[in-house]
Amino acid sequence: MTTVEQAENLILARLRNYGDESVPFDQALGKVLAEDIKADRDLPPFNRVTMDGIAISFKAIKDGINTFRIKATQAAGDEPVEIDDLNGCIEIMTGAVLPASADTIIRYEDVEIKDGLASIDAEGIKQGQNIHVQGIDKRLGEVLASAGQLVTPAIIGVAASVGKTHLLVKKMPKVVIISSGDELVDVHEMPSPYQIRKSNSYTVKAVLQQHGLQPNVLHIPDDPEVTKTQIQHCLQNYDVLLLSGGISMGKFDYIPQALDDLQVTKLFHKVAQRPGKPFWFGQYKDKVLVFAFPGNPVATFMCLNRYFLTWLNATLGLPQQLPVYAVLDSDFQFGPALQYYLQVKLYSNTQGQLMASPVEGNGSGDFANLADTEAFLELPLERSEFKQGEVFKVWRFV
Ligand SMILES: Nc1nc2c(c(=O)[nH]1)N[C@H]1C(S)=C(S)[C@@H](COP(=O)(O)OP(=O)(O)OC[C@H]3O[C@@H](n4cnc5c(N)ncnc54)[C@H](O)[C@@H]3O)O[C@H]1N2
Ligand code: MOO
Ligand SMILES: [Mg+2]
Repeated sequence: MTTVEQAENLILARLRNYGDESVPFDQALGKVLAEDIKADRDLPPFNRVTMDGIAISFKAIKDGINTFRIKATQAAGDEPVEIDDLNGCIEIMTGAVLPASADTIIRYEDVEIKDGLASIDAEGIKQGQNIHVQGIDKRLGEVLASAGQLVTPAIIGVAASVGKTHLLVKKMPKVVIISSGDELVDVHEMPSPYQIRKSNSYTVKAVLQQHGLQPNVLHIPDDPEVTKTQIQHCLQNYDVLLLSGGISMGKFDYIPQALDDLQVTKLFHKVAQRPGKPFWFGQYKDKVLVFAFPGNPVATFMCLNRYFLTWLNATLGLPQQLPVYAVLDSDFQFGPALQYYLQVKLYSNTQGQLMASPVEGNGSGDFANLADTEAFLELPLERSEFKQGEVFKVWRFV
């Protein structure tokens, strides 16, 4: 049987480049930058006042002046007002431009204002205080975010600040999610006593949306001809097919045969892991990738996170998530010679260690306990006894 490592290598040997596209900057969250974002002015673009108070020339303090005539009030966004002589000051607000004739800001808390005069205690006042100097953060033309970086909320703000209405980002693959099974009805329907509602496609879609993808969703019944026709259509119209269900040993598990009939090359079927042993992966005409996940919801979810997202990040040129390790907080046993992905909750202890607590459950059909699961702990296949205090690699979800 294919090992987890072999499966991962076969998948990662099939990275793709889908090109670039320009998108409105506020819709770029989760995408990958394909251009640098540069400062269109110095940052800050002018000497920016950082405290509400008065602006003076420090020379006045050196000359022993401690009472100033208020000449004007300058708000943020106003043109700067100059001080004509050392006895003058400007009331000035945070965010305003420092007038060229001033070099020191004294905050209101340290000023007494009466009859148009501002008095201060000169002790402790430093020249240049409370000023965010022009260009100290970044210089005009300096790179603020680089091609290859994941667009985060902070980067969206940075793009806005430099007036980039559109960003060049890497194009995402066109993905279709295909669930299968006659026992499944839609969310708004009432299942018969023999049916259940679909849940996999919604979970898969939500995960993909978190990663900036906009997949289409399709459901196919357990009918070999319809299965073939629908998959054939998807192979012509999408870059990636994410199937769930219909790939095991059941009499109505038609997917592997349909994929074979449609000349999709099987790269592996069955991986030495639990959940997700029946996982099927293949490729059509060196172009379309087919991830067929086992239908049990925990298996679909684990394989999606563990394999598809690893492929997606690599394809987009994002650094793979740094491996995260956690300490198992109680003994655990798992006999079969399969790589076990243990559902865990994470917390940190008072020594600052990341701790993993197993989530009780009833196998990979128990999708309700996914709601309590934050990560999968990767327990090595060659072992069956795992002790409290041992450290293992952890796959956490966003
Ligand atoms: N004789 C064997 N039987 C099974 C084996 C095996 O090795 N030998 N493997 C088991 C394992 S492990 C898994 S996982 C499942 C995988 O089955 P399929 O991929 O064929 O999936 P289905 O049979 O279609 O469904 C399995 C299970 O999951 C539910 N399901 C499917 N799709 C959805 C969905 N979109 N939303 C919610 N739930 C879904 C479905 O109702 C079934 O209960 O096979 C085992 N059997
Ligand atoms: O893949 Mo199955 O998930 O072990 O139930
Ligand atoms: Mg089945």
